[in-house]
Amino acid sequence: MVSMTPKGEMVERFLDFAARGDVDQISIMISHSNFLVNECGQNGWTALMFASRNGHFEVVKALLSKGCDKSPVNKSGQTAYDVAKFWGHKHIANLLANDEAGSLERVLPNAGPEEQESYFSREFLHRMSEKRTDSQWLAAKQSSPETVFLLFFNLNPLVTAPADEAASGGSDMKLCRLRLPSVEELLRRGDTMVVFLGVEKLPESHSSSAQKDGDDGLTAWFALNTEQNPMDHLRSVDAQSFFLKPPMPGLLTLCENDAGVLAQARAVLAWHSRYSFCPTCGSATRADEGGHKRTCLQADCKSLQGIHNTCYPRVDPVVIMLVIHPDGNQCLLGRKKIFPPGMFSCLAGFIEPGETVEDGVRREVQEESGVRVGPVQYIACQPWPMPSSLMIGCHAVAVSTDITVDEHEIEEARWFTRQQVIDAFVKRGRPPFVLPPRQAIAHYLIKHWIGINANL
Ligand SMILES: NC(=O)C1=CN([C@@H]2O[C@H](COP(=O)(O)OP(=O)(O)OC[C@H]3O[C@@H](n4cnc5c(N)ncnc54)[C@H](OP(=O)(O)O)[C@@H]3O)[C@@H](O)[C@H]2O)C=CC1
Ligand SMILES: [Mg+2]
Ligand SMILES: [Mg+2]
Ligand SMILES: [Mg+2]
Ligand SMILES: [Zn+2]
Repeated sequence: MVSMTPKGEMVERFLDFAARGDVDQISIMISHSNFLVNECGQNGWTALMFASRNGHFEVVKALLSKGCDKSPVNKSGQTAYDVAKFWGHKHIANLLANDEAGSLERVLPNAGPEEQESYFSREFLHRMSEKRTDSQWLAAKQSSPETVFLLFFNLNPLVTAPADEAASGGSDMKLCRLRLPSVEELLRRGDTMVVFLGVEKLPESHSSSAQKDGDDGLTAWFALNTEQNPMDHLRSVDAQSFFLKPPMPGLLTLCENDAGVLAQARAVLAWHSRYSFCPTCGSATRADEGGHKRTCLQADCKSLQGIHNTCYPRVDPVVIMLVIHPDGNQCLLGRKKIFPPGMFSCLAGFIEPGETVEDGVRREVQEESGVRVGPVQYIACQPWPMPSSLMIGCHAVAVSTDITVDEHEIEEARWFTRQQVIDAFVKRGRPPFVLPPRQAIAHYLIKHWIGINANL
C-alpha cells in the first residue's frame, strides 16, 4: 500500500464528503482550504465529479459558489457535466451546462438530451383512431379521389427511385402515392388487405370553412397488401416504380419522411398476413376497424372474452443496449454471422414475459456475451418493422468484463475503446470495425455514448 502525504489524506477525506453529500463538512473544509475544490483524488476524480455522480445537488452548488473549475476530465475523458448526465441527474447537468468548456454536443449535435427522432419514427399522419369504427366515413374516404393509397406486394412497398439516383447514392426512395383510379380494381378483389393509416395533418390555420358538401377536407391514407402479383390490375402507375425488396437493406433506403408511415403500414399488414386465422380456436376471422382489429367468427371463442389482445396488431418489445466497460472507456459490441463483413453492433434481444426493460438488458447481455451488467439507463427507442418490433435503446454499465459468446446467437463480441469507436465514425486510417447503418438505433446509441464523453 502506498502511503499518503497529509495533504493527500485531506484531499481523499474531502472527496469522500463530496461523494456522500455532506455539504456541511464540505463547506467547513473549503473555508479553511479553498484549494480543495479543484483537487483530484487517486482515481482522477474531483469533488465536483463525485457529487455529480451521486446526485448531490447542494454539494455541486457549494463547490461552484467557491469558484470550482468545471472543465477537468477524469481518466475516461468525462467532465462532471458528462458524469451527471450519464447517471440521469438532469438538474445537476443543467446547473453545470452553462460551462464554456461544454461537451461534445457542438461537435455531435444529435447527442443532446432532447427526444431523439429515429428513422421509422416520423409521424406525418394523424392516426384518427376514432374514425376506425366509422364504416361510412371509411367507405367515403376509400372512394374519394383525394385519398392516397400505398401498395404492398407480399409486404414489399411500391416505390420510385429519386430522379437522380446516382447523386443520392441509391437512398431516398419514395413510396408511390397512388390514387383511386390506379387501385380501384385491386380494392374490389377480396384478397386485398386494406388498412386505414390516418389523415394528413392540417396546418394550424385550417378552419372548418374549408369543408364543402359534407366533405371534411381531410386527405386520408390507406395501405393495401396483396399476395397475388398486382401488376395486371394496376392502372396508370409510373413505369419506373417497383416493389422494394428484400426488406433489409431495402427499407433503409427510403427517404426519412416515408420511413415512418412505412413502419406503421408494414407492421399492421404483416400482422394480418401472419394472423389470418384465430390464434385461439383456428376459426376464420374478419378484419374490422379499418384493419386495426381481427374478430373471430366463432361466437363462443375465448378470444372474444375479457382482454382479447390477440385481436389487435402485435408489437414485440426488444431491448438493445450499448454495454459500457466499468472503466468507462470501452464498449461491448457483437456481430452476428448475417452482418455485412466487419460490422459490429449493439447486443439486442426480445423482452420475455414478466420482465422489465432493465432485467431484459441484463439477461440478454449475459446470455449472449457472459458479461454481467449493473445500472441500465433508457436512452431512446425506434419502431423496427421487421415485422413489428419496438427497439428500446439503453446504455448499461458492465460489472464484469470476461466475454463468453453464445455461438448460436453471436459470432463474436469484443470490447472496443472510445478511440476505436471514434476512428470508425470518422473512418480514419483503417477503421477497426464497421458501424451499423445510421438508420439503426444501434448507431445512435454508440454515437450518443461518444457524445456524452466530452473533451475527446
Ligand atoms: N435497429 C437496430 O439497431 C437493431 C435491430 N435489431 C432487431 O432486434 C430484433 C431482436 O434481436 P435478436 O438479437 O435477434 O433477438 P434475441 O437475442 O432475443 O434472439 C432472437 C432469437 O430468439 C428467438 N426468440 C425468442 N423470443 C422471440 C420473439 N418474441 N420473437 C422472435 N424470436 C424470438 C428466435 O429464435 P428462433 O428463430 O430460433 O425461433 C430468434 O432467432 C431483431 O428483429 C433484429 O432485427 C437487432 C440489432 C440492431
Ligand atoms: Mg439473445
Ligand atoms: Mg440477440
Ligand atoms: Mg432472446
Ligand atoms: Zn377464435
